[in-house]
Amino acid sequence: MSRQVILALTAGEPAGIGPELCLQMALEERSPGIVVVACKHLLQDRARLLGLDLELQDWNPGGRAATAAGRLSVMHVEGLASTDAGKLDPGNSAYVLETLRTAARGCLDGLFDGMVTAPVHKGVINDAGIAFSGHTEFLQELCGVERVVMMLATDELRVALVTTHLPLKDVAAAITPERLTQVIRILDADLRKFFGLEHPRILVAGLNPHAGEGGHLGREEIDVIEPTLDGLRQQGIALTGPLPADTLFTPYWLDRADAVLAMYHDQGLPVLKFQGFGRAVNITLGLPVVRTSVDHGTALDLAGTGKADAGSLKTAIRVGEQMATSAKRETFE
Ligand SMILES: NC(=O)c1ccc[n+]([C@@H]2O[C@H](COP(=O)([O-])OP(=O)(O)OC[C@H]3O[C@@H](n4cnc5c(N)ncnc54)[C@H](O)[C@@H]3O)[C@@H](O)[C@H]2O)c1
Ligand SMILES: N[C@H](C(=O)O)[C@H](O)COP(=O)(O)O
Repeated sequence: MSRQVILALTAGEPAGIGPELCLQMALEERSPGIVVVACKHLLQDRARLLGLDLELQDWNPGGRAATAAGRLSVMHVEGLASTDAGKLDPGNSAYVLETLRTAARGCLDGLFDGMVTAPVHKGVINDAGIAFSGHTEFLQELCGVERVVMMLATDELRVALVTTHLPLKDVAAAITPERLTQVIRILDADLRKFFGLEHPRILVAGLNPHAGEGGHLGREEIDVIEPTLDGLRQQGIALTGPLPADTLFTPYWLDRADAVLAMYHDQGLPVLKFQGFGRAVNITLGLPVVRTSVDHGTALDLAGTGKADAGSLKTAIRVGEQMATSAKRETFE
């Protein structure tokens, strides 16, 4: 019998909706084993607040994780300062990052087959004096890899990003031939590895309006993007572009592609979230571990109300299980 797929699920910002979304996962039977990596007192408090009758079981590393309705396996993490829903506390930030380290190390050590993350609050972590721009960059550093790629996906659309969490004024300088080459190679390789695409077709957006209008509205397309794409095409990667970003997201182009590569966060993600907010997954490609996440933030306004929708977390778990299974298959082939 093949070993159970076990995903670590970090509960994210304690004041946000992450803890209650994790608890919601216990309400139904599920196929992968889920181990919530969080403070168990936080989960108990939130379950009490919402009137959820659940059995939280301490997980034995190496053992099976609960999959039955009504039960949830928990790996306790110490250090939580406060458990108030909706009220950020910088004193919780070190604990939040410890949950991420615990889950990622558990993946690297083979205890977990992948990790799924509930949302963290980037601002409060920085308010605690800890530089943090997102899970993506944090896990890249923790795993010691030079480049990773953020990709958000629904069943109909995949959007990957060349740059992630940086101020808009710094974007153009960050789009170098080296970065673009690394990002496209990772995207192409992981679309093959995890999504069964034999020859992924990637649409690449330009950076400037109208993809630079022949150099009259910016030269990044001519100086950086086109030559880089030409070099990668010669290596067999199926790339179309640079295309004007405003008309790239239309059925004509999307019907001819497996993924879109946007140059920056708010060029690609508003389109993806308009199309599928609440049922999309955020995937970090290029890591030595499987990592998926929700498409939304901490929603402090909803925390503790039980009204948060768990659709995106369910997608993140489903895709995480699928990716972990593909990764295992590749290891044994
Ligand atoms: N994966 C992550 O860790 C992640 C992702 C996005 C944003 N964030 C962080 O979250 C914080 C808050 O960000 P924001 O306010 O821009 O976005 P947000 O997603 O928290 O909230 C935007 C709106 O969507 C609603 N919403 C969000 N999730 C919902 C859900 N599951 N069900 C129903 N409604 C939901 C909120 O109530 C709010 O009205 C920021 O610090 C941001 O960096 C984290
Ligand atoms: N860029 C993501 C989004 O808008 O959904 C979000 O900030 C989460 O990023 P990390 O996975 O790097 O925390």
